[in-house]
Amino acid sequence: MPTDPVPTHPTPTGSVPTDTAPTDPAMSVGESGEDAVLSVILEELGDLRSAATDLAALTLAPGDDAAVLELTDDGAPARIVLTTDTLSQDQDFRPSWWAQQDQGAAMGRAVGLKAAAQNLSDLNAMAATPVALLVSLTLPESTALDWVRGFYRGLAEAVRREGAEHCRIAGGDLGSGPGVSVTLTAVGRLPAGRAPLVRTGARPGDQLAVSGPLGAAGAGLALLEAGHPCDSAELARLRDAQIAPAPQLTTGAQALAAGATAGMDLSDGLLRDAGRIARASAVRVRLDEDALNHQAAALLPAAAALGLTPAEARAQTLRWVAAGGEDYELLASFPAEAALPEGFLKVGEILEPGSDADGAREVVLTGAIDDQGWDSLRRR
Ligand SMILES: Nc1ncnc2c1ncn2[C@@H]1O[C@H](COP(=O)(O)OP(=O)(O)OP(=O)(O)O)[C@@H](O)[C@H]1O
Ligand SMILES: Cc1ncc(C[n+]2csc(CCOP(=O)(O)O)c2C)c(N)n1
Ligand SMILES: [Mg+2]
Repeated sequence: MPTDPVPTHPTPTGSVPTDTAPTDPAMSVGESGEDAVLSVILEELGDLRSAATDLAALTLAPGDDAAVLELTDDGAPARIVLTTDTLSQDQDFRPSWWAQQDQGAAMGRAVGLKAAAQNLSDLNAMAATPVALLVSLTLPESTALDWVRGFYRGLAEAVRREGAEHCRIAGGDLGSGPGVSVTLTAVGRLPAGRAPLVRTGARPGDQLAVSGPLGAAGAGLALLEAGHPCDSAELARLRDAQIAPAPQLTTGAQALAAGATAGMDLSDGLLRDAGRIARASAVRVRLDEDALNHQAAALLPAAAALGLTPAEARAQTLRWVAAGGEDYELLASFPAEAALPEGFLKVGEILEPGSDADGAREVVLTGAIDDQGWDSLRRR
């Protein structure tokens, strides 16, 4: 008999984007963007993403940071949490960000840390505990063995961090290709009795908060792309947030314990990802511009290093905070009266759908910002 007293989470379709798939068959993925491509995929999957079999049931289907798979058993059913993420050369990192002599072990370590961060962060966003990683490596034949050594040292470093100590490397696959591409699959587990943290539960009146300051990875990306040497501790911190992120991996469980109603990790930028919580929860989000500007001020040294004028710097630092992406902080909603977990920063509130002059906009931010966040597929 199942011993889990907590209902295992929303209906399988609960967090699937509501956009309808584009109907023009000639449209490319670059023209339609990530959300539309995902709609096509989910429509095509039909009940393959939800229907239970005798052996297993997806109690949380594609649409959230990870899926929850319940394995049917004579005893208590076990729930595992599954997610996968790819890093590709020139899309997610560039060899030229490292000096020639660092393109072996040092670059390998950073890519390992980032690949682990992406995936472990998605498990954290479900409040799941990482237990295993599978590692698929596509490598150009010229890749130095030292790169591979460095990569596995990066992975090892990541799984020794607080929150990931139970994670083992379960295997993988090797292949050859024109550029480095790394795909990790991460498996987590949910403790008996713990419901996952999902995107669907935000309610009007909730506070919206992040687990730490945003924008460092975006600022780091701008410094790297400008070829800046990052020759101060502050600039090196921003660069490292981009090339070798080290997300906190206990914030999902902390958020749940504090009463979080919804949560996800921030990979594509606050504006875009807040829109995903809004859509999944059928609410809207108001972001607090003062709170975001306060976070943006911490990034002014990067703007100065890039030679921006004070006005440009104000706009650019806000763009890094609101739309930079790759921060891997947790974005979560909490009841208005809840005390936020230590280190969390309030960034806004949840609104009724369509309840004010801003009409149907999912994410409301006073003061325009000309960047909506990251889309991996849309042509730039
Ligand atoms: N090729 C695919 N086939 C089926 N489902 C997919 C596919 N790509 C993404 N999904 C599902 O769509 C949802 C959103 O995917 P996405 O990669 O944007 O995850 P995310 O958590 O929003 O982003 P990140 O992994 O960067 O944190 C996830 O539930 C994912 O499993
Ligand atoms: C060379 C280079 N160009 C751009 C970026 C920025 N970038 C890449 S993926 C991503 C969002 C998360 O992606 P996903 O949803 O796939 O996890 C962002 C902001 C980078 N890191 N390197
Ligand atoms: Mg995610």
